[in-house]
Amino acid sequence: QVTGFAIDNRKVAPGTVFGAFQGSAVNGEDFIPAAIAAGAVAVVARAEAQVDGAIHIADANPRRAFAQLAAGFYQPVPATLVAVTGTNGKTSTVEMVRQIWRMLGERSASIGTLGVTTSDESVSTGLTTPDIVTFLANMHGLAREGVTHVAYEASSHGLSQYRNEGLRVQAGAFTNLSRDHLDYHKDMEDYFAAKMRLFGEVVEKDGAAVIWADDEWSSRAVERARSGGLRPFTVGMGGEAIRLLARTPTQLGQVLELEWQGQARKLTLPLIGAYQAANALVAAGLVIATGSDADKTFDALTRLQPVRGRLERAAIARSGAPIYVDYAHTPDALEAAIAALRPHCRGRLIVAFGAGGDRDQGKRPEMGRIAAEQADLGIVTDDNPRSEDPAAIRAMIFAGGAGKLRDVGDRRAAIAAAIAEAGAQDIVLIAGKGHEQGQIIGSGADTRVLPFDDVSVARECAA
Ligand SMILES: CC(=O)N[C@H]1[C@@H](OP(=O)(O)OP(=O)(O)OC[C@H]2O[C@@H](n3ccc(=O)[nH]c3=O)[C@H](O)[C@@H]2O)O[C@H](CO)[C@@H](O)[C@@H]1O[C@H](C)C(=O)N[C@@H](C)C(=O)N[C@H](CCC(=O)O)C(=O)O
Ligand SMILES: Nc1ncnc2c1ncn2[C@@H]1O[C@H](COP(=O)(O)OP(=O)(O)OP(=O)(O)O)[C@@H](O)[C@H]1O
Ligand SMILES: N[C@H](CCC[C@H](N)C(=O)O)C(=O)O
Ligand SMILES: [Mg+2]
Repeated sequence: QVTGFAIDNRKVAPGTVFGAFQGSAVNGEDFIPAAIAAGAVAVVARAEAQVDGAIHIADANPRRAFAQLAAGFYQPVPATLVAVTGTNGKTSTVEMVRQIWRMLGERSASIGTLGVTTSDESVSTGLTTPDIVTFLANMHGLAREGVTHVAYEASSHGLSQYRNEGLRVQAGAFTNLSRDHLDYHKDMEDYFAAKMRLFGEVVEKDGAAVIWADDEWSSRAVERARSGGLRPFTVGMGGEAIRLLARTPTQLGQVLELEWQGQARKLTLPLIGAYQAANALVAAGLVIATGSDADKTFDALTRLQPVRGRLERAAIARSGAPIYVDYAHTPDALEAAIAALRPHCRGRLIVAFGAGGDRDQGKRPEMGRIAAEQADLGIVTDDNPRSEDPAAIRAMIFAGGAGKLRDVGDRRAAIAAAIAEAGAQDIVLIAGKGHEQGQIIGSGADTRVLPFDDVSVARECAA
């Protein structure tokens, strides 16, 4: 009698099926005896693993085998599922898909960096793509609450660790690919291959592949979608399904001119920045590709609410300068966030930013270079140093271009300095942490999370 599934022996109860996987920190096979002692009835593991006292379900790819078994247990799940991958824009896109569905009258939810979000609440899981058991249990829980439509984020870590498998996913989306996570993936090819598992293995055959057409990697994503038996649905200036003809920034948003099924249409998106237009169009593509009415979908775009921590206007400084908080934590994202604000800035664009510890180190000088080249003043500060020396992280950022950069380690002091610098015509951008609620210091058992919220700190400094 199976009572549940677990991939951590500490979560095993009598009747559990235990998945024992070789990880990047430890080998889960070492915990098989403890799992069986705690009542595991079966263990999914490689054939080489030693399993005594429970059924050994041997598979060369135990993560995949476990996911498929577990998916059969956590049924039913919502009928309409879509997944989004890409370096930047996953959270924004799944949140927009959730909002559009809701405006179309569907019971919808999203799962990703912001947690499990329904129209009533948002509950954090701690990861962008939660582990397979949390993922499936949440899908099942949402179905029991009556949710029928879910959009989720498929991170490259999640895809390469089979954290979201075994369900019928009708459409997948690819937003873009740029440098990130090269501490985990060998190189950009390896990173792209992990993302493309979404089209190759996760989305069901004949499903749709919504692809942002204007990225360097887009044509390869289209090829992968075709070879995986999916229907490409491209959006963007080079898009064949939804073509973006023109984009004109307005004070509080932008006017988009589009072509859909041979007809031109014009709509006002109440969000600024080319990147938010891109995410909104990918979101619309997912909704249309899974069967919703196109006219109603385009109409819903005009009523989208801002996504937390993504170009969120946090406060206005006493000088009159607007202060924006954005989750840009990659070079490409920093460039996109600065570009989004530039048309709205008559004076100087001042950016406070940093880079996370225990993460890809190569992105640090790139971020320094972009801030030095594209902003008028960059204040380099700390962003989740984790186990690393924060001064050393900042020094790596400075290696990318010191000219217009200033070093202020303490994040509150950096935000205060950026705001104090800003005159009436200037704009302040606080990048890297977006919605995050804490500064992570230390690692392992010594991890401390000091409460920190860029939006509240900006408001305090502006007051
Ligand atoms: C590098 C990475 O992704 N690690 C995640 C992954 O680890 P892993 O499979 O390599 O596992 P491991 O820690 O080596 O352990 C191996 C196995 O032993 C098990 N175990 C371990 C200890 C024990 O006492 N008992 C036990 O059974 C573990 O549950 C695991 O199944 O699986 C663990 C369990 O689900 C995750 O907690 C862990 O996330 C760590 C904390 C993490 O920081 N992950 C980040 C990098 C991450 O995943 N980020 C992505 C991308 C964000 C983005 O898009 O930018 C995300 O989706 O959030
Ligand atoms: N389509 C896009 N193109 C370029 N940059 C983008 C795009 N969408 C978002 N960004 C930038 O990336 C930041 C993070 O956006 P978002 O949270 O939607 O991405 P994500 O892919 O979910 O990130 P994570 O990998 O942390 O989960 C934004 O704050 C913005 O600076
Ligand atoms: N999902 C990303 C988030 C990074 C956010 C940034 N504030 C940092 O801590 O590096 C990661 O885990 O790499
Ligand atoms: Mg995200």
